[in-house]
Amino acid sequence: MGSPGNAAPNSEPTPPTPQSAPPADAAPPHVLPAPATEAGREGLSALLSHPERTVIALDFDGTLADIVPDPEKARARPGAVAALGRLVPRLRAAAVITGRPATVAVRLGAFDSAPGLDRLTVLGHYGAERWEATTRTVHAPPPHPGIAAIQAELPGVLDASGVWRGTWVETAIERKGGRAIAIHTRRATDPQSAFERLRGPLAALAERHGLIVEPGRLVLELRPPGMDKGVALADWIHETGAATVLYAGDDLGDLAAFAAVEKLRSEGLTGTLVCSGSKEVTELAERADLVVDGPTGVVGLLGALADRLAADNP
Ligand SMILES: O=P(O)(O)OC[C@H]1O[C@H](O[C@H]2O[C@H](CO)[C@@H](O)[C@H](O)[C@H]2O)[C@H](O)[C@@H](O)[C@@H]1O
Repeated sequence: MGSPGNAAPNSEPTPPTPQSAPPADAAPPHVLPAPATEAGREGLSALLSHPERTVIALDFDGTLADIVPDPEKARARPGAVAALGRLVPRLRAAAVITGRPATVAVRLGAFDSAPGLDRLTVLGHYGAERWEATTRTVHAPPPHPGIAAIQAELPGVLDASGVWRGTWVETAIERKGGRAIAIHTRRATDPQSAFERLRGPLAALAERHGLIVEPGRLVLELRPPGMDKGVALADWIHETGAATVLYAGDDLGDLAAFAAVEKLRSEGLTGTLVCSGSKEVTELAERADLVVDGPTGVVGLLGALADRLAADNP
């Protein structure tokens, strides 16, 4: 390389090399956000230095998918699956852990047709169901007998509550493949008040039939006991033999997974807890190492991790 000292005499100044400007429609580069806690920084640093020992696990609704009024219309946020497809091949494994039936999450996320997701596991119904990308098959326990009884009694309970009446009641009920039943109040006239008014009657109904109520974002879900995202996540992490985990969630059902990571950290695992932030739920933000701006922020984080790992190991 030349220097001013050995430039040819009387030569014209070299014009600056033209910098190629990014195309006007290019996506801005992802910026890797910094966790607010020491544990989170350790977790992220371990992920970046040893991705082959790291697993990531993500919730679906509110984390990979925007919240929408009709649960059937939820889809993985644009860019989410592509970012996962770039990131997951560099990691030990990845999982989506969701309250949805596993096959529904696979369909809404289009996880089965996405390149790079060969090592994805989807744990549905809070971990009771399992779908593997390698086999594309689902393992599920038999339906709890209480679900059929609840299906029969539910219209009467909703009608008696005065919250939902007549044919509109059907827009509130999500039947979840006959293995759980979710009652949504997002489309009620006053969603929060409907949620509060239904809480007691639905808890009593669930208890009569040996089920539990899982509260979520304007949803009360009646489901079998004995499994939660914490149990599902801890079992899956042990199975993978991972030393580091990143977990991201947005709702109350994700608190069990947060607790599992906190316990595993006390036993020597490194981990980062990410909250997909919203105004509807604040409990996770208080315990997270990193709060991002909903599913948009989650996509940014996944993209930034993929970019960084690609830059470090082209
Ligand atoms: O564990 P997740 O993947 O977060 O699933 C939990 C529940 O999420 C779904 O409901 C939520 O998303 C809907 C679509 O955006 C929204 O309409 C609803 O208000 C939210 O609560 C899903 O429909 C439930 O079955 C899941 O249990």
